Amino acid sequence: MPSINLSDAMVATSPKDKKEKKLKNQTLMETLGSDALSGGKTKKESKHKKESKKRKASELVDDEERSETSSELGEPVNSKAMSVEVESGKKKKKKAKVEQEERGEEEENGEGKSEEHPNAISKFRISEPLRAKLKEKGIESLFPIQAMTFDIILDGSDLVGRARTGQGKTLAFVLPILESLTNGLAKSSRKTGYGRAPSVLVLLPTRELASQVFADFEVYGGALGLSSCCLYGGSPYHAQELKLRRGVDIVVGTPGRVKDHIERKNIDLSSLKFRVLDEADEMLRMGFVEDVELILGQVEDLSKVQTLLFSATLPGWVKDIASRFLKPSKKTADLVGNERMKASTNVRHIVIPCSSTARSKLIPDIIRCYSSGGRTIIFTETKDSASELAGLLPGARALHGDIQQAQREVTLSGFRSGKFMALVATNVAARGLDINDVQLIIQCEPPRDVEAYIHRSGRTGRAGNTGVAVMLFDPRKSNISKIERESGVKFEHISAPQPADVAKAAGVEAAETINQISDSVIPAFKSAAEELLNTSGLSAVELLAKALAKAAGYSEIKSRSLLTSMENCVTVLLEAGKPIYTPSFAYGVLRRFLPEEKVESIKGLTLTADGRGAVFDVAAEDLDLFLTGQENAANVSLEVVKALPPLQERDQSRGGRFNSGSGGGGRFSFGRGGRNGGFSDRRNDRFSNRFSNNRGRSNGKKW
Ligand SMILES: Nc1ncnc2c1ncn2[C@@H]1O[C@H](COP(=O)(O)OP(=O)(O)OP(=O)(O)O)[C@@H](O)[C@H]1O
Repeated sequence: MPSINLSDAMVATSPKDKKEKKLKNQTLMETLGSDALSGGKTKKESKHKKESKKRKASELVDDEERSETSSELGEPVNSKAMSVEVESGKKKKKKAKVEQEERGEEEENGEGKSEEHPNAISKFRISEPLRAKLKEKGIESLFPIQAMTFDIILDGSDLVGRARTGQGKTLAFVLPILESLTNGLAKSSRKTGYGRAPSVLVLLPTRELASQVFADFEVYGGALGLSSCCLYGGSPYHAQELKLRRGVDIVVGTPGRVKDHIERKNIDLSSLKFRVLDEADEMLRMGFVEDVELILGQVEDLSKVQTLLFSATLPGWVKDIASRFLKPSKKTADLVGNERMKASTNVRHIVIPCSSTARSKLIPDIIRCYSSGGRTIIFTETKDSASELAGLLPGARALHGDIQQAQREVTLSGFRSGKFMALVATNVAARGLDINDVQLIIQCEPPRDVEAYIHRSGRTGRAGNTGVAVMLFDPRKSNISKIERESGVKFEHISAPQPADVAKAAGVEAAETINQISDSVIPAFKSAAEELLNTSGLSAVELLAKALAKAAGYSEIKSRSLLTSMENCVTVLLEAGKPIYTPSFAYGVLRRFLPEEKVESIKGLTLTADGRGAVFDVAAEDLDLFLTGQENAANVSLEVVKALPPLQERDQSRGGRFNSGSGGGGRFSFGRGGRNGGFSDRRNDRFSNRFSNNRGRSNGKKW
């Protein structure tokens, strides 16, 4: 394979370098100019689009009255008025509306016209130290989910909150909780002083997420004089015990470790004022239901505690369980609701056909084409494949549940700080992680459930930024239409970037580099250049092209299959003048004009969706043999495809007369060529024990 200098794309650089890299990537996109790259929205375009789009007002009503609509970051919801409505019923609703109209009239009259954002921080009951801290962090107004829920939480209600990934759900609970503790309802009754029991407990499914949310409480709670601690497994008990003994206001942790502290009598949760279940569905899915119940059951007087539940995905079964934890009077703020699109709308969702064996060579090219010089997270299904892939990608590191906690922390902080630009992770990084400048998500294969797709792809396109999510899939084995249907995403189907196209772009970069080299080097190299020109038999341009190839790290350029993304393979379409219903029929046709060993050597035979043909991969060196061979077979046509035709999906092979084929195996069999690598069977099977006793902490958890 061409040894592309990936380090350029993956190694951290200064902001100036980063800008240059973005420009280079722009050049790359332009140079490639294929359908693979043409559909990308620029940040500006997408932001503009978002801004100009009129969004529906978001739903925020009592559960019984719920009507689900949507809202996004670009269209701030003046939820202050909305939450007042919820709180005080229809009278206040009218009053708020009148007030709003009055404000509108004033603006139309041009009197008192204010540029202030409808959700400006100043419009909420946020105290001065917190305002100052938010300002310091660049936050001037609340995002819709925050604006919608602020008053509800501050005024004492339980709440279920749902908004798409990256829309600020964390501050949606952090801010009102902090205000309630210091200036609101919880102020007078919360414990204070040395050795105090915590007032707030936040539970999250992963250690990384716990420490991220803890960091927010440290920053914003710290500004109000509140102290926090973070409890998660894999780190020593002692420091955590010490903090708890001294007394803290806020505890953030994972269920397993919090439960351990309860059992060790290190923590008293009886007087909690707030309980938060963040990424609630994942926590309950992981088999933590019983732990969560035990932990939440510590509160003595349920009427005095507020329970908040947040996630970007809330399957029906979670809502059922959640109603056990929340008061019947709970409110729901759902920014996704019945909207078709459940995944981030700021993300370009792409699928590329790729066999498991081709991944490690394809991924560097995808990074080159789509990462815009930013960070990339690559998701695998298993811990082993995360480690293996990280070893194959220059400059990448692995993150998964088998890695020691201290190393996990080092890795994540290295990725956050830009020491390396590609992280290969299991689902341990799928939820909640908020890492600056993640431009690209690559999923090595479709995840089992739609929630995983939504959360993984949501690691990019956060806080109003745009991003790209690429999912690789093997057309013979994966069914992506289920994810497409359930997530509401309309995938862009594109072919893998062709090495020749990527090389062209690399050539442009190399030419730029050469331009920057000082003329002072010419005398030293001139005689060798002249000698080469005189003896090589090539023109000056051809020689320079070779020099550029060398500078870009290329010694040869291979072809790449459109069907499996395998290098040195070419995808061809077979037609036989009549429908091809089974792979075995296609093999029979090939046998008419090719020797048996060549028929055996084809890879990935898949029937086309129209039932008229079959596509498969041929080794580049055998292509001529195949193309000339067809001339000896009547009605048979074989041609190299420029774009992959629609293919039959895996599910279609279930049942019916097409289910199996003698000789060629099932419709999506690997053919006689044998298994082409194949995806790991050891995928996470944690759903099966969704409600089991398995806490999934160390054993049974695949990530
Ligand atoms: N009001 C705001 N103004 C500007 N940036 C904000 C605001 N609120 C949150 N952010 C930023 O938006 C990013 C995403 O926030 P957060 O991680 O809370 O999203 P989320 O909805 O919880 O996402 P996920 O579902 O993936 O967990 C963070 O970097 C956060 O600092």
